[in-house]
Amino acid sequence: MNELRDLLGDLVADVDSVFLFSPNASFFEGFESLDDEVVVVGPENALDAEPFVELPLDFTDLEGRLRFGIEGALEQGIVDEGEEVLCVTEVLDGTENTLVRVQTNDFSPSGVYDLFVNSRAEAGVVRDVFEVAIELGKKGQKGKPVGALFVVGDAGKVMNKSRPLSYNPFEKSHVHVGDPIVNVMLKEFSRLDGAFVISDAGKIVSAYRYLEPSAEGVDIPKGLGARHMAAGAITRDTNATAIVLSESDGLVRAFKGGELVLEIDPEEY
Ligand SMILES: Nc1ncnc2c1ncn2[C@@H]1O[C@H](COP(=O)(O)OP(=O)(O)OP(=O)(O)O)[C@@H](O)[C@H]1O
Ligand SMILES: [Mn+2]
Repeated sequence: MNELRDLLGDLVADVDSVFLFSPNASFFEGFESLDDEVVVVGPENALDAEPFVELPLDFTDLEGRLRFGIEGALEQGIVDEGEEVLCVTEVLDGTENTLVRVQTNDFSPSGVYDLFVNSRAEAGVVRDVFEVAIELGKKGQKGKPVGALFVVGDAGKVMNKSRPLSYNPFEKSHVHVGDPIVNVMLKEFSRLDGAFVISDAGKIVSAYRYLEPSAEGVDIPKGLGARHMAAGAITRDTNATAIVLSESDGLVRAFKGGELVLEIDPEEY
């Protein structure tokens, strides 16, 4: 096996930092005496590690996970562009079974970190809306695929750039996304047309909104229809973030600043 060490040793040699994705305590301990910088990345900082990059979702998709961790570390100034990073993580429900060596500028920033951390809406609210969209994408509504559009944050402005398609079932109610009963309501109402408007703090402001933003300068991938165009455009016209479940391809996409910043397959979560 020493041959393997010779052959693969270069993979781990001379890196600037080591990223441990959700390490367990004993594994993490082994790294504490290391000279290279050790960065812990995970949904929560159970080990009180420093530096730490928080994942807003438990990304099962490897590339999404790595990308988020690295973008987060770049944003926080933990690593610099051009540095060599060794990522230690798991795939296929293993534990610490995967090593990925990357250069931080191998990634053109996707905006995924920015989406959660620098959205006007609270990061937890963005995450909760994502979770509703992912669940809806997995199960559909009564077994049938459904689409849905959630516009999160900057709700006053979003309301000004939209109009009601029907009466608003959330009028005068003070309910928040993340509450299990509210999540059931959101899924029920997703059968109906239009968008949900959600405030920075997660209050459901309205259902059934027809968005009328200016679509000028919005550059979304070809092949996406009116729902996605409206989602992209409203985020260019306001400081909202839009999360869309596509009825036709089943993917969940996020838009911010008029651009597509994240695309995930609910089946992978
Ligand atoms: N401007 C808009 N504001 C709010 N909802 C919209 C808007 N445009 C379209 N929708 C909603 O999106 C639904 C689907 O429209 P369309 O098929 O053109 O979008 P799409 O981007 O192809 O989405 P999907 O992938 O889900 O089919 C419409 O029935 C409507 O409920
Ligand atoms: Mn369509």
